[in-house]
Amino acid sequence: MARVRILVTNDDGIASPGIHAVATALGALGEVWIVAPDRERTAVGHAVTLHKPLRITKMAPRVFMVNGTPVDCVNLALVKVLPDKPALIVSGINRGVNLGDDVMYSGTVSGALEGTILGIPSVAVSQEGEDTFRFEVGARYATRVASEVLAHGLPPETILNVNIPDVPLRGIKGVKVTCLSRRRFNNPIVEKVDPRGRKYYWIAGTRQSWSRQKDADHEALARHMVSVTPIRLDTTHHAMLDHFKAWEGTLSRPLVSRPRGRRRVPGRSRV
Ligand SMILES: Nc1nc2c(ncn2[C@@H]2O[C@H](COP(=O)(O)O)[C@@H](O)[C@H]2O)c(=O)[nH]1
Repeated sequence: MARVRILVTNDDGIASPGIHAVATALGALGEVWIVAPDRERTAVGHAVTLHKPLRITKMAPRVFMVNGTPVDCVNLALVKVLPDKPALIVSGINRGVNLGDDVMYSGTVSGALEGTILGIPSVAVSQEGEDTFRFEVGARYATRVASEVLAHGLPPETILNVNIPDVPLRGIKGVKVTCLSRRRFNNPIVEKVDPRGRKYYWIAGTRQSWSRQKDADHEALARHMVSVTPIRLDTTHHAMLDHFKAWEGTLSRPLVSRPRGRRRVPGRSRV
């Protein structure tokens, strides 16, 4: 039986040990193809490259790098690199977590979101850590999640956002299905002065999290559990549709008043 084909990408770049750790582990499930950015693309979000040429460089059998973003990589992989559609896309393993509102900035998560936009079941994987990262732990759980996705599929337009706590394998207390928390950064802007006396700024900051509701993702990690959050593409706030429909009348009022007495002549354009 033909082995399933799995595409792996990331946003830390082709040289990141996290992508190779997960690609090696996923080899137990199928034929793994790597198509990754040629450099660090952290916080690139869902950027797509529209105004410069993209180039694909083959590094090894089934290993390619692209001078683009994770979203570029997924698109080029599906159209120009893989011989046919993969059964699964895994984006990661990221150096650092992507919890809560992190997902809005994350190139890792966007690699998976692009996969689901293109109709491929997709998973984002991020590893908690600071200077060192237990990618061997993340790769084990990523493979377990991937195996379940290959067995059961995913609902349309839905990815799984997986975050692994920074503890040894024996310290993991289980896996919890979670919700996105709120995430903000204390002191997000660092101000400096350059040698010519001009101010410059760095966006930096330290993370702060709090829960929107129970089952928050960051709380699972704090309890040394792997967090698995289903995220969907449709970010419409459906519960508020009726609330805002009440605005339609006001918003629909004519912006120009028709002079009284003048009838519109059918077929003649208004000036
Ligand atoms: N330290 C800060 N991190 C930030 C800030 N704004 C966003 N971010 C985080 O970057 C990662 C990017 O994820 P990746 O998957 O692309 O590596 C994400 O977790 C964001 O929250 C900030 O101001 N300071």
